[in-house]
Amino acid sequence: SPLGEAGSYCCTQRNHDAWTEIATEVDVVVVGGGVAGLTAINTLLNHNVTDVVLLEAQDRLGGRVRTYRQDGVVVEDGAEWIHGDERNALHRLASSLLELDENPPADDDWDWHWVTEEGQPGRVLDYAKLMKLFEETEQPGLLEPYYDTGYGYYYLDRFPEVFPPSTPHQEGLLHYLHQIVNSDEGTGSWLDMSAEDADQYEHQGEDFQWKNGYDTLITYLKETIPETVVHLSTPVTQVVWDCPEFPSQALVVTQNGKAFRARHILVTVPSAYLQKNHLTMFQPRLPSDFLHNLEGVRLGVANKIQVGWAEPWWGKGLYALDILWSHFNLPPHMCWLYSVVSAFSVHQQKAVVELFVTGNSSLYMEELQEDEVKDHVMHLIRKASGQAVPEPTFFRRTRWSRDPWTLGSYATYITVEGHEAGLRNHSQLAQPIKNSAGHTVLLWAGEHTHNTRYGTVDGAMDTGNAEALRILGLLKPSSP
Ligand SMILES: Cc1cc2nc3c(=O)[nH]c(=O)nc-3n(C[C@H](O)[C@H](O)[C@H](O)COP(=O)(O)OP(=O)(O)OC[C@H]3O[C@@H](n4cnc5c(N)ncnc54)[C@H](O)[C@@H]3O)c2cc1C
Repeated sequence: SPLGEAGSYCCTQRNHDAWTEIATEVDVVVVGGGVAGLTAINTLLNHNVTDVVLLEAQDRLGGRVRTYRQDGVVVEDGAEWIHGDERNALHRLASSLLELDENPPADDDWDWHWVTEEGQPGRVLDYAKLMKLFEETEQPGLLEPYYDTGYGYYYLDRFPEVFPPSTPHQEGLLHYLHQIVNSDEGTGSWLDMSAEDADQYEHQGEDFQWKNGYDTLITYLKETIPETVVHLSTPVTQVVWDCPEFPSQALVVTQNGKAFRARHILVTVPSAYLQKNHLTMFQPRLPSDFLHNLEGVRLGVANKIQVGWAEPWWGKGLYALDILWSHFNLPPHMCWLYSVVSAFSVHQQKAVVELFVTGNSSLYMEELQEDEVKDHVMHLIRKASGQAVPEPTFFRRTRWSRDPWTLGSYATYITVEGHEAGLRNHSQLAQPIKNSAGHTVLLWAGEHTHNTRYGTVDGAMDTGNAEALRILGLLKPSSP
């Protein structure tokens, strides 16, 4: 029985008693200082639950919100857009802080090119039809017949209806569509993601941006948290969540030798981190239902490459290059570039462009030396733009799958296999876990636990708030 296992763990591990003795007692431990964890702590503090700690593995807060600044260049390693208009709570927050860029660029602001990798112009009408097709799945009901399969099958069926075989560059157009779906979802293949999951995502309008970088949000969220609550560079290594010796608490041990006994532990670490580390992190082993659900999701790997110059070589305005691959004849070591289908100006940076790389290509790119990545990207930009583009003065690429505290980027999606095995929505991963004494010790929040806004900052914040409210309910003394 779980009690027996937990009991024997507690009694036989000699160092366990030592940890228990030194452990600081608190009401709540929040594991992970991304936006979910920060929001949870703020909700608890706002409701006067002050006996709380936030344990963050890294020496900074923010997790997948990470703004990089160098010599006047500001780029986002992680989250970049607020995905939604006034309907979106984060949009409203940024607006109320006077930190929202209220006027996203209009179509006319872009110096836009739709070209093959050789620099030949594509047909603008085809591009328009592609975008319409891409957005079609937002309409209710269209994906329903595909619920038991991969999201991409919808597009594979519809594509030949819109682009018959006689269409020039038919293969390249399909490839473009696949890649923009991949960069939207973080998938490596659009067949990997459950169509039902894709359909559950709630669109909330156009994208907006922060005026002065996404980390404005982190500064705002941490402003109200006392310094004593936050423990940076404090990875949690063990959570003993079912121990008969202290039935209404769990023990949390950190790599740097701290220990806490708390009534509730809210775990907000990324899904891929949980998948990799749950066996060593949780004692006893997490319930099999939970693990079954955890197996049904995957965290996508998308990376960014940012290239900058002292002055924009394209002239004035914002630059955008959309690439219609036509020949697929790159040498093998450069094949990862096929997943790149656009380069576009970075928000408020007059001479920096950004490219997205997804899936296996993204993993391959992470393994390359930075100079190789730069050479490959410059080869592509020069050929496709048809210009003698100078060597860049700024170059950066992310490597999210190698980040030990994240092991991926966005979004956590339900796989086709996960759907087949019964996982229908992300909130199944937010089900709190009770110990043998019936006490709710373990709770879950983070991007991966949101049903309709998984993979977003606002979704992650929402889950942090919701779980903090759940904890408040649990902490309330029951009426006599
Ligand atoms: C490249 C990229 C682009 C994105 N673009 C957008 C976008 O444009 N718009 C948008 O809305 N969203 C975007 N996202 C997604 C968004 O960033 C995430 O959904 C959101 O930030 C997740 O927040 P979280 O708190 O759930 O997780 P995280 O931010 O990952 O926070 C989890 C925290 O847990 C910590 N941790 C891990 N293990 C331990 C441990 N053992 N002990 C203690 N702490 C630990 C981590 O260090 C981390 O700080 C993007 C993400 C990436 C990577």
